[in-house]
Amino acid sequence: MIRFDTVTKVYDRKSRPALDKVSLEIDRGEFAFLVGASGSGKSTFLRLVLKEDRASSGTVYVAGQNVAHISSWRVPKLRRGIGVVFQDFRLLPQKTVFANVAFAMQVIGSNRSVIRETVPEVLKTVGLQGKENRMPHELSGGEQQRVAIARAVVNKPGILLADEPTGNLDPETSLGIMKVLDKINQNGTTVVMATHDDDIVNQYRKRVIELRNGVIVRDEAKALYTSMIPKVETVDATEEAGDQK
Ligand SMILES: Nc1ncnc2c1ncn2[C@@H]1O[C@H](COP(=O)(O)OP(=O)(O)OP(=O)(O)O)[C@@H](O)[C@H]1O
Repeated sequence: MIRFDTVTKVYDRKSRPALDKVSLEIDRGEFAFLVGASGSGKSTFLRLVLKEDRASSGTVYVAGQNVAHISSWRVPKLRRGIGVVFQDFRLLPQKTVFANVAFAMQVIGSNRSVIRETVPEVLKTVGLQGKENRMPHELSGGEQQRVAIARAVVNKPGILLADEPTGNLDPETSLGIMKVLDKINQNGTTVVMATHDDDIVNQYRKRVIELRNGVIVRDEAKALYTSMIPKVETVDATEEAGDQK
């Protein structure tokens, strides 16, 4: 579903690459956590999947397509197949819950009867039935994030990218959001979630891809937030990353 083949991203030639020869594959239907310290390259990875930025070298494939070969007028179609959720929700403040979700369908030209039928279904999936007419400011942070998730998945994308979706929420609310993301994944959507939330990663034991200075230093199934593999103290981070590849 997502494949990176020796992908390097350099923003500024004077500093080290944000991603450095990253190769990985995330299959259809998988759930992967992307972890790593601030600045390790997680958001850059997600931006390259969305073709919001270009790889400096290497190839990014999404749903079998080399994104470099997608012309600018076809980029909206690529993005329609990818839902995105952010840490700060990004709802439209003047629109109701229903209208926020419906808007995502209106922009792709869905007809009114389909929208009227689909929006309540997706709001039910995220646990917001009965809150259709609330405004975003009348919701808790966790509820606002549920609206953002509903909006991200209402057009049934094959991929959902979540960039620290629980970053602004308390542990219990975060767990509720993770349950929703897990349910969406079980319905068949491939989910990639960049996170610093060690409790959630440790509780769910899914694939963990760890970035350090733009290099994948760990890619483990059913893993914990922190590697169980002991570090060799005398080796520096860059060499160690090379050794593990
Ligand atoms: N638009 C940009 N221009 C220049 N450098 C950038 C840009 N975006 C990111 N970088 C740099 O690329 C590196 C990776 O950043 P990135 O945002 O991908 O990290 P991250 O793992 O998502 O961090 P965080 O957890 O803080 O969101 C950092 O060194 C950052 O300063």
